[in-house]
Amino acid sequence: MKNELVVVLDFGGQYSNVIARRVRECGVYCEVKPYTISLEALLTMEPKGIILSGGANSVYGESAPSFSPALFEKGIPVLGICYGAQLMAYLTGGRVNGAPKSEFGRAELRITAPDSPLFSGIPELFTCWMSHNDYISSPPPGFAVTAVTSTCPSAAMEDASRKLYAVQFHPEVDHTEHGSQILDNFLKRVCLCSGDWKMADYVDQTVASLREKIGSKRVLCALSGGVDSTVAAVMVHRAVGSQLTCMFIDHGLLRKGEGDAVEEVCKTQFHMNFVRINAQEYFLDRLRGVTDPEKKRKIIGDCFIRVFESEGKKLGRFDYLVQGTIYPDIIESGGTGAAVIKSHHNVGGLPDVIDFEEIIEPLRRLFKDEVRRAGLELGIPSDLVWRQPFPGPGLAVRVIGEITEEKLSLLREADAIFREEVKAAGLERSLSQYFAVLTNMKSVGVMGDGRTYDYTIALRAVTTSDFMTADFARIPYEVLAKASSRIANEVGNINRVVYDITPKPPATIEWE
Ligand SMILES: Nc1ncnc2c1ncn2[C@@H]1O[C@H](COP(=O)(O)OP(=O)(O)OP(=O)(O)O)[C@@H](O)[C@H]1O
Ligand SMILES: O=c1[nH]c(=O)c2[nH+]cn([C@@H]3O[C@H](COP(=O)(O)O)[C@@H](O)[C@H]3O)c2[nH]1
Ligand SMILES: NC(=O)CC[C@H](N)C(=O)O
Ligand SMILES: [Mg+2]
Repeated sequence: MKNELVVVLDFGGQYSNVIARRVRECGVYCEVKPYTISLEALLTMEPKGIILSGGANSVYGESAPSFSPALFEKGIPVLGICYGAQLMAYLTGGRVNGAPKSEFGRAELRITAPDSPLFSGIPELFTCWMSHNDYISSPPPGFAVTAVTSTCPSAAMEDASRKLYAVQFHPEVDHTEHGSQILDNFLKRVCLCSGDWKMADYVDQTVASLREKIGSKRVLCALSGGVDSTVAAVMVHRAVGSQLTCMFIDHGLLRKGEGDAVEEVCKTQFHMNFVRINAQEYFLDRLRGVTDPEKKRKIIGDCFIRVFESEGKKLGRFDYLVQGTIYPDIIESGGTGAAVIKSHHNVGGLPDVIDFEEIIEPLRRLFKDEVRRAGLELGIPSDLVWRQPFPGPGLAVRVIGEITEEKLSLLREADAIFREEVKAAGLERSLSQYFAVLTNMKSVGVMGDGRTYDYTIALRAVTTSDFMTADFARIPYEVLAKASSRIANEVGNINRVVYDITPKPPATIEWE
């Protein structure tokens, strides 16, 4: 049976996939399509509703992304968000121009039409999140304004007879109160969706399409033992069984004991072809003397691929390479047209020429928490699914500056102590990610009545659901005190331990 479908038309916004994910959270299957899709192709998908995303352009600008105005005459419910709202207004005869005052961040929204289905069950006044320079200065014929802010006279508008709805604010972001409810109202009260989709369907559909795509060819999966690649591997394994070989690379940048632990888990918990490659020398040689974080990331991305290619060849021909890439990896690497924050080794760090027919990434549209739910659906044990993430470039992005064996070994010990103390305090599940960083800074200390001049370790622990934004964790002082004292006493060459109290943004989770 075909699931109800809602399509997000992407006009280049930062949040297009966040919208899709919120829709899926409401139990309605959702896909993102570029605005360049034709109206005919869109209609053949038989969507129950269409959401127009935000975007950086101005609708009246030259070569601004647009869509066929016939969309609004089909009787299919449409919700425009930000740029999407402005585009709807512009294409249906309203007026859009630069606003006298831009709105960025929180704004107080007042609903002026409490009987609008979009605002059903929502208080009249609430905080929404805005990000716009333009506004709808005059709504199109047939539209009524349904909400305002102090500077935005049409913060929401609708033409119920044509099932057209528009909001200037972003209901999809966490900072908009009742945002999920507004989207749910659109889906259930306007599109009349019943909410017939669940993660199990995604897993089944993805497995079926992987089976069709791969056919009788052979696939190599880049398996780190982390959550994403484990879920991707188990999915592909369910699709094509022994045509899959998983390859785990020990690049010398793993945490203490990690190489053997991953090998042990993969061999005992899963019945997949598994190989471990020891490539420590190759990675560390190529990283010698390199200090720039982006250079390190690119080198690591290249090393990974070269090892997959050369080691893959030794096992016969592999047509496809599977990676556990997830959506935030793509966003941060600049792959959606947004700014490059850091080149994730598996996306922005990939070399141009690759000796595989294609890279398959079954999770590339999902966020971390969705991947975890998919993992549970696939029957992966929950302690594996809930492990903290570990970046592919590993300790290379946690040793600031040049990487040396000595620095790696200091960091490994300090990190192991911090993890032990977090575990002993029973905090593992309440922290999303926690680790130590070896800063490139030395400072003066006093130990045993003598002067020291040694490294500073930074401890980092964050809470987040999607790893796109994060807050520093309020770890009890006693836990920090214990970790600090053990690190200074047990590791050697470390005389100072600091705790990183920066959220993301402005920082990122990793230091490089
Ligand atoms: N040591 C490794 N050996 C083989 N492949 C790796 C290794 N490290 C990373 N990869 C590949 O790079 C991808 C991205 O790494 P990333 O750390 O984001 O995901 P993960 O390790 O699967 O999950 P997690 O985010 O939980 O650590 C992985 O899904 C995997 O395909
Ligand atoms: O596989 C990966 N390859 C990378 O190059 C990479 N860089 C960051 N990360 C992980 O992504 C999440 C967000 O990290 P940042 O806030 O540091 O950008 C955090 O969970 C990071 O650990 C990576 N994972
Ligand atoms: N976030 C957006 O969609 C912005 C839309 C438009 N460029 C504006 O500034 O108003
Ligand atoms: Mg990882």
